[in-house]
Amino acid sequence: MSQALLKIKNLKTSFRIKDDYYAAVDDVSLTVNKNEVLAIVGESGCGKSALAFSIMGLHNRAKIEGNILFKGKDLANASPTEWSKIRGKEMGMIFQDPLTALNPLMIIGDQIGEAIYLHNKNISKEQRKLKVIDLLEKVGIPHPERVYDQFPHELSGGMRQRVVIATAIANQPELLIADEPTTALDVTIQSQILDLMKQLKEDMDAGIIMITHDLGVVAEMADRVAVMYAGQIVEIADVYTLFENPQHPYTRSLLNSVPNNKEASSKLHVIQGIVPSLQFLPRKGCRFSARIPWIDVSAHEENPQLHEIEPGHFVRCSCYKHFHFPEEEVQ
Ligand SMILES: Nc1ncnc2c1ncn2[C@@H]1O[C@H](COP(=O)(O)OP(=O)(O)OP(=O)(O)O)[C@@H](O)[C@H]1O
Repeated sequence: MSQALLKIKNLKTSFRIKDDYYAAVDDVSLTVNKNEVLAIVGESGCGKSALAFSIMGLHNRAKIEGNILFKGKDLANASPTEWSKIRGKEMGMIFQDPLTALNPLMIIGDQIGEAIYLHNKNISKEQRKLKVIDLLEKVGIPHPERVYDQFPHELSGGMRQRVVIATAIANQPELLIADEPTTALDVTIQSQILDLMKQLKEDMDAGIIMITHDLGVVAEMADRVAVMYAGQIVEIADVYTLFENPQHPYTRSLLNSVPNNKEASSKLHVIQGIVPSLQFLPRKGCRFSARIPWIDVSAHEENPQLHEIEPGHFVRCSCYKHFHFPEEEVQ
C-alpha cells in the first residue's frame, strides 16, 4: 500500500490584480506518495508553477486557501519560521534555470555547504566539505574537488543543473519539486538528469512532483500524471492509462499535438487559442469549451466536476463523452 506524503485538498492560490483576487490554482486536490513521481502537465499559464510555489510556501503575496498536508501537517498557512525548517530540508526544489537558482558570486562548495549548514549547525567545516564532495559525486560531476572551488559561470548548463540538484537533495528531502528541470538543457544532458532523478527517487524513497510541458519527459519519468488547464486539474491517471486512454479533450489535444504519437496518424492537431489570462478566465462552465467550439454547448456540464471513470482515473466535465477532433468522422 502506497503511503501519502503530500495531500493537497481544495487548494486555491489567488493573486491580487488591481482590486481583486484571481485564482491561478483553483480548487486543486491531489496526492503524492513516497517513491512516486507525479507529473503535472499543461501549457504555459495553466498554473503549474503557481501550484509548485504554493506547495513550497514561496508565494509571499498570494492568498492561499485549502489544505497542503505534508506528512499530516497542514502547511497552507505555515509561518516563515516553520517554512524555514521545512524548505531545503524536508522539501527540496529544483528550478528550471540553474543560472538564476545559483549565486554567481559564490563558489559551488559554499553554496551547497550553506544549504547543509542551514539545517545542521553542528557540522564541522571539514565534514561539510566532505559531504559536499560526496553530493557532487552522487550527481555525477567529474572532478568534484575542483568543481567545489569553481563559480557557476565556469560550469556548463548540464553541470550547473547537477549542482542545483545536489543542493536540492543535500539534506535528503522527502519531497522534491522539479519545475521544468531539463527544459534549459540539451537532449543528451536531459536524459542524464532524468536518470539521475529516477535514481534519487529510488535511493531516498522520495516523492517527486515533476512539472513539465514535455510529454516525452512524462512518459519517461512519471508514475501518475495530472493534466492542468486554466488552474484546474482536468484529468489525472496513472501514466499508462493517460497515454493509452486519454479522455479529456485537452489531454487528447495535447497528446495529439506531439509528433510520433500514435494517435496523430497523419496530421498533428493544433490546439486553437491560448490559455486565457487570470482576469479574463471564464470561471463558470467548462474552461476548455471555448477552444473546442465544434462541440455542442449542451455537451458541457454547468459546474464541471472530476468524475472517476475507472479506478484512479478522473476526468473533469462530461464533454469528454462527446469529444472528437474536427477532422474525425462522427457517426
Ligand atoms: N505573482 C503573480 N501575480 C499575478 N499573476 C500571476 C503571478 N504568478 C503567476 N500569475 C498568473 O497565474 C497564471 C498561472 O501562471 P503559472 O506561472 O503558474 O503558469 P505555468 O503553467 O507554470 O506556466 P509556465 O509553464 O509558463 O511557467 C498565469 O495567468 C500567470 O500570468
